[in-house]
Amino acid sequence: MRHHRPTRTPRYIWQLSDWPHLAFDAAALAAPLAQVHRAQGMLAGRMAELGLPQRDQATLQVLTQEVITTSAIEGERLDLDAVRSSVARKLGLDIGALAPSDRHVDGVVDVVLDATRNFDQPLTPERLFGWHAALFPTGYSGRTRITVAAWRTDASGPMQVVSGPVGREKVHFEAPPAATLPAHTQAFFDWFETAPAGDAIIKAGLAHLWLVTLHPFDDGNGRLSRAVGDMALARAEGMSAAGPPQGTSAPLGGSDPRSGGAWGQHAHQRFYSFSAQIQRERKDYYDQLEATQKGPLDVTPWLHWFLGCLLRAVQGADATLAGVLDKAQFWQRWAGTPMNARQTLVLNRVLDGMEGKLTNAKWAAMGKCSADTALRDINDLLERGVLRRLEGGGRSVGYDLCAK
Ligand SMILES: Nc1ncnc2c1ncn2[C@@H]1O[C@H](COP(=O)(O)OP(=O)(O)OP(=O)(O)O)[C@@H](O)[C@H]1O
Repeated sequence: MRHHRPTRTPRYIWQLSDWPHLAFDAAALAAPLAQVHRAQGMLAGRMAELGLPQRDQATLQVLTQEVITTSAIEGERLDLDAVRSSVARKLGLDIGALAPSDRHVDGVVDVVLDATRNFDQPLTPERLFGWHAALFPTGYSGRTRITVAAWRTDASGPMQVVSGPVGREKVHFEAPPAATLPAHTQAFFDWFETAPAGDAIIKAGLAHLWLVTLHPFDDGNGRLSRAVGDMALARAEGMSAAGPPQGTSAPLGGSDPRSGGAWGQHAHQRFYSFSAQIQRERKDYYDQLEATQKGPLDVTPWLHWFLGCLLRAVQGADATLAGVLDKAQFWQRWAGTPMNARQTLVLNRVLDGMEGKLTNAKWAAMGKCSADTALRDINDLLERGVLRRLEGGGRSVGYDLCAK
């Protein structure tokens, strides 16, 4: 999102005299809210049936997707391997060959992990500044030097969200003046930490909207608002998971030394990616924000959209879950088959999902080896029955994995 700083001021939600008293029609939201709670419960139930390693895999998959897509909204492409390695390293998971650490990627991973795993730590300006610094380790956004780890200044005019060619920009939104940010943000943090949660999912929707409306940073406002929304969602789930699972009497902080108890671990795991869903629906997301930020303090339509998007994220997690189950099944089947590190690595990449069919050239690219070596790897796996040759399929020979 580009920013531009001329001066006209139409009327925005934060200029209304009752700001920041956001209101909503709870009765109108009751049905979609119940639907989200039901979908979350079903997903949690399915995940509880998986073993711990598979749950870790699911978390890894989801967080990797989250990091990639939350950055992709900004149009910044992160390297999938680097992200997966960084997430795995921070979760303490062994995923075989780890790609080298990348400071930029690690920063984004830090933010997402801190927001969703340490959700019970208070949200403070310092914490948000830390996240901002992690997003912009060089102090630059593209080629523009920005204020990092501090609220923006209005040195070059008011903060506006604009699109379109230079000289003919369309202004979508103008944020509050920088001088008012200390007071505005203070009100936000007070509310976030102390207001009764009501329904915590609604609170997540309000938090996201409120922070992105303040637009308190030079850049990264979307990502940080989504992180704060995710943190509120994690709090919502943490609270609903505060008791032991039904039918067991396991105490909190039970037997698993890594997790502080399987249920404690469960509360910290994420099995769906809201940011990824927002990325898929981002045209709508921008339109909804724009209409809301130009509208009244009753933000029921925004919350309606937010709940719908969240529901689609939770439902979409089924696909991620299916992937994890396929992977587990595949490795169970071939547990006794010796493979070299490159074969394991490439097969995992294929299981994580790839575009199009597996070919010799793709194998060489993923395994970072020559075409001859790739062919040797593949022929070996064909002989053992791990791979099979696809019928027909044009110029290059394609292969498929055999799970049975
Ligand atoms: N038309 C619009 N009206 C109001 N707000 C918008 C509009 N389009 C985008 N936004 C908000 O502004 C954010 C972009 O602000 P900024 O560039 O500071 O954040 P970012 O994290 O760098 O961007 P991105 O969300 O693109 O990754 C978007 O994420 C969205 O929340």
